[in-house]
Amino acid sequence: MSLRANGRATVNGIRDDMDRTQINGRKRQSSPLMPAFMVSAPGKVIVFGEHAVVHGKAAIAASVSLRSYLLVTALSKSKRTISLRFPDINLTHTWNIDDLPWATFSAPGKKKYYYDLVTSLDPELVAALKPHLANISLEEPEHVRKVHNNSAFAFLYLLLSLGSQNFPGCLYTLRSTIPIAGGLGSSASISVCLAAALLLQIRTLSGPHPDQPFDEARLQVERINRWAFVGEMCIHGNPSGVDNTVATQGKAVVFQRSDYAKPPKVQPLWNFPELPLLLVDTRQPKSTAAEVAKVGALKKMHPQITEAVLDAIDKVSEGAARLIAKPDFDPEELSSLEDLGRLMTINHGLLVALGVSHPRLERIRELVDHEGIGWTKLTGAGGGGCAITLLRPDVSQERMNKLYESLEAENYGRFETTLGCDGVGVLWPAVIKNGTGEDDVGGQEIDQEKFLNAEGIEGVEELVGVTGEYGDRDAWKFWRVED
Ligand SMILES: Nc1ncnc2c1ncn2[C@@H]1O[C@H](COP(=O)(O)OP(=O)(O)OP(=O)(O)O)[C@@H](O)[C@H]1O
Ligand SMILES: C[C@@](O)(CCO)CC(=O)[O-]
Repeated sequence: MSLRANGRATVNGIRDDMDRTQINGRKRQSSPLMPAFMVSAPGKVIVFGEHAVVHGKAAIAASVSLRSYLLVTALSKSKRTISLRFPDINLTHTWNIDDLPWATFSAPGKKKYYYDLVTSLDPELVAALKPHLANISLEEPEHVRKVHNNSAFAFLYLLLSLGSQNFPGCLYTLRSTIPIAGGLGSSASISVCLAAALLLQIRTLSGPHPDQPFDEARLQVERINRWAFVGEMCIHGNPSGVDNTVATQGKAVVFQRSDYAKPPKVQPLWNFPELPLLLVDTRQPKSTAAEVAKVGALKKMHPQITEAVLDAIDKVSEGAARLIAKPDFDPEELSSLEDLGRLMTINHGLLVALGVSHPRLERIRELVDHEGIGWTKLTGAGGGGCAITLLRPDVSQERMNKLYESLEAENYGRFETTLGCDGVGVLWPAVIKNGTGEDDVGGQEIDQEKFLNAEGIEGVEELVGVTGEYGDRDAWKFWRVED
């Protein structure tokens, strides 16, 4: 395949550019302007084990088909600015590259490399960024500024850790189809996009490309994941890393991080069953940081009781992993679903005991239970956000419609989404080929204006979605980590 964008030929997506890159520490002598490119990462659903996973227990999470998309556009060499355009949260901000605290980030003992494992934020580096975050969105109310600050903080920490003062001027434009603060991993998804984009820009990733060995693909995904975790630490304080892991790797995983100084144990579930799930949004935003802190406070107050609840959640997650791995587990059979559903009900009850439910989540349970439709648990941090319902196979359309009507009447949202989707992907250069007449010549170049003007979630998906009206969009490439 050969596309042309900004006058440069590419073969197999980004491979032609990247193959000439030295990735073992040596960089190219001169770097011509990069073409505009995009990265994308999915959101996630935690099927079992949220909160317990922060305290070293196992969790099962699956990626969803809702995604974030980040467009990176290089500016001409004379423009020494970096701009964020994050319209979902109404954030626009520009920094002068030469004003940023590069020296602090590259001081002896502080400098980090693209292959490092960073497990905590450095307070001195955080302090050095403060003045550069202080004047963002001054005209906005405090709660909006907090959201803007979190996203900008994640971006700056990654940029200064991975980049250097000769970083090129760039525009970063981000749009997401994942509800923000809804428990579906919006922060992890944007952290993965930011980490992947910056690692690509400093030319430390040589893929994805179709004939890449699995081990090489895994190493690259692991590097993106490590830096996405740093973004997550900036946004929500004390993440377990499950969200960024599943958003990077895609599909589904059993995840456990017993020792925060070491990488987590991640068991991919390549054959995660196609569970009949309904995803309901309370439309009650929550703060992951606050919900995680709540459980931390409970553990301090009642260490033994809380540990016992977390242990019980661990057992539930282990039981669920064993159950879905059984050869006779059939997601279309009532008996299999009953077994899994029972575990979901127990998991939810234990989350209620930890104090992270919300009356609007309990109301979803009531409505679902009343119609005898399935088994419900909150997903993600709780305190609002979303719930998942595992549907019984024998429910009539009439009862489903009744539930939908009640949910609508009480201002709940519903998501049609698939579980177990691709992880982080790259569109290099930012050219979409749809196979229509206009595109036969070489595809449609995506620029900032087109991307910003795409209307709503449908518009974004139609313009740049990894799957389009014509099926999968071949121009999007994914690291293939699956044996
Ligand atoms: N589309 C977006 N554009 C810019 N920033 C975003 C976007 N989506 C998420 N964020 C950042 O992530 C924060 C939300 O993260 P938070 O962890 O609270 O929720 P979540 O990731 O959606 O839920 P959970 O962690 O429970 O899965 C926002 O306050 C914002 O800083
Ligand atoms: C609540 C939590 O367990 C899941 C949030 O999606 C937090 C985390 O794992 O980082």
